[in-house]
Amino acid sequence: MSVIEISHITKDYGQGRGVFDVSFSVHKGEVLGFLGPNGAGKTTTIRQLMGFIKPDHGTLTILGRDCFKEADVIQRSLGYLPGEIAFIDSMNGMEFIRFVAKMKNMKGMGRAQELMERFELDAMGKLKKMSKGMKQKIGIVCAFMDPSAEILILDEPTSGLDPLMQSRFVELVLEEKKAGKTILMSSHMFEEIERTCDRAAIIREGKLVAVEEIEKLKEGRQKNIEITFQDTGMAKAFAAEFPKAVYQDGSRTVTARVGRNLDSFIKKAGEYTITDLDVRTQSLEEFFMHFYGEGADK
Ligand SMILES: Nc1ncnc2c1ncn2[C@@H]1O[C@H](COP(=O)(O)OP(=O)(O)OP(=O)(O)O)[C@@H](O)[C@H]1O
Repeated sequence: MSVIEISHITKDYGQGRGVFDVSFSVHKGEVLGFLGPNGAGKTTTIRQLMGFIKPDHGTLTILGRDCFKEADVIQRSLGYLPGEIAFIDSMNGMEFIRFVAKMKNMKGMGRAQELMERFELDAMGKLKKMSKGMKQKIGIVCAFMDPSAEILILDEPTSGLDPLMQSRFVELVLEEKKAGKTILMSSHMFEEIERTCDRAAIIREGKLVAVEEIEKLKEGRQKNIEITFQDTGMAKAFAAEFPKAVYQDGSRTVTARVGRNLDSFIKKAGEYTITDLDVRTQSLEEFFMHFYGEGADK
């Protein structure tokens, strides 16, 4: 069952900026990673889901409710972490968290205290004086503090967090996933996407280029293989049979990026005497660059 449904939305800001005919959905209980380079349209899509802006065309619904027409209910009922948080600078962190809890009609502060401890946040200081990371932690507390929120929409949740806090965040998302929550999360952090998400939606220049299961994406990754042969003659002869293999005259080493042809590559190499072998699987990040870069929509 899909909880979040985005259907053919266009928001055209002119000069090719905005989002164009974007459709995808997030199923109940899944974590969907929303990826794309800067300016690709992630925030523009998320802001339409929150009902802050209206699409020129198309519809967005959450649990069947129209995101723009029923923005009040939607904003109150789900956990949301904006990409850039509009803080009320005169408040201290704690006052802001209380203010958000009130806006969400929460009785009490829910999980706020526990989350502050988890992220080692001292929220008593003035927001104006807080670092980017501290403000981000406040955003996380606000997004996750309501235990009744079944849906979480997070716009670059770990930006500004140090590696320890990023990994605490990943743990939190995994717990929430276990508890059955539905999560849409935009991110630049491939590792956190790989560790938490079931599927990824990839957007580029305002257009969706892929929605794919993370496991499938992982399978599609290539390997960088470096083979050292017993002598240069072998290296040269082997490289001649694989046009994509890189071989420098006089060297005993051949390097190649290998995907589906792994089996034939290894079998052919096995015909020669190998003295060393190094295999590195492309990271998900390198793999995504193929979607991000030129020719991604081919
Ligand atoms: N209110 C607006 N008026 C005009 N252009 C806008 C407006 N909001 C966003 N844009 C443009 O739309 C494009 C998409 O921006 P968006 O913020 O959605 O990207 P993003 O994928 O979230 O990027 P980032 O990773 O940098 O946060 C950008 O070119 C941006 O300049």
